[in-house]
Amino acid sequence: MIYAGILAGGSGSRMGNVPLPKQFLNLDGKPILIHTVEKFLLNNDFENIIIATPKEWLSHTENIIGNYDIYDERLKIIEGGSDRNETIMCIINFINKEKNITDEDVIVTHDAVRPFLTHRIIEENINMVLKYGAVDTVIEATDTIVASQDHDFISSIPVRNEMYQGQTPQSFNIKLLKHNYENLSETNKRILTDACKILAVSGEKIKLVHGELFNIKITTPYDLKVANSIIQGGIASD
Ligand SMILES: Nc1ccn([C@@H]2O[C@H](COP(=O)(O)OP(=O)(O)OP(=O)(O)O)[C@@H](O)[C@H]2O)c(=O)n1
Ligand SMILES: O=P(O)(O)OC[C@@H](O)[C@@H](O)[C@@H](O)CO
Repeated sequence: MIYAGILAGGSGSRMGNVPLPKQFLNLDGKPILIHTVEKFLLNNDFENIIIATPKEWLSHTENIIGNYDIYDERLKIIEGGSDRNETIMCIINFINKEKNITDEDVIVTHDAVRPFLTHRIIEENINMVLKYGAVDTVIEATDTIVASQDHDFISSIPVRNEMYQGQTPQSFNIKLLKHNYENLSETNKRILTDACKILAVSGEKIKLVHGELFNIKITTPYDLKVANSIIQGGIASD
């Protein structure tokens, strides 16, 4: 089976002083989360589309799904975890309880706050995860990436054409991801901000899928302005 996991369990602290976590903020007439969910609903390959939100926002999430008339019986709303990877594990545990995960089952995980993903990106994630077991969506780095371990002086400048910026979706064979996550040290569990890194640290192969420049993550108030401009300028595509 192919599942989708929409990660909406964060509090959006970098968005500053706003009345709602950023995934519920308005973007061109509807909450950011609704834009994202609509993209997933267009794909018929998903058995379930599971949205994980903070506990105190569960009923709000149910309400907006009702208000924007996008109810679909494949949609499930559950409580997320204390960090992003824990939220992914909450979704996986939910699937396991409902259906029992098999060796073939895969999940396409996506940030709720990346509303501009495309049908092509979802399809390529599905095709590639079924073939390779792990997928990251990336775009080529256009700026030179400068690494500094002490945050004061340059420690290295990697070759730019080997550098990419990670987006989502990130897609996984569910058992492979769960096994690797459970084997991480507690320190690694705390510091890994990225789900692909759960597999990268143990040397698993992760296939790259091309993202889009406009598949931005809405993190700060600036990003919300950019997101509005992307819509008004007709920059994104489906
Ligand atoms: N415990 C968490 C933390 C984050 N996320 C989700 O992961 C995505 C990307 O994370 P980020 O942009 O860092 O979101 P927040 O954690 O909400 O933002 P901040 O770090 O500014 O508080 C978001 O859709 C967010 O809701 C999640 O599902 N569960
Ligand atoms: O919480 P942060 O913004 O540090 O990172 C989360 C990201 O790793 C993750 O959300 C993906 O979007 C990949 O970029």
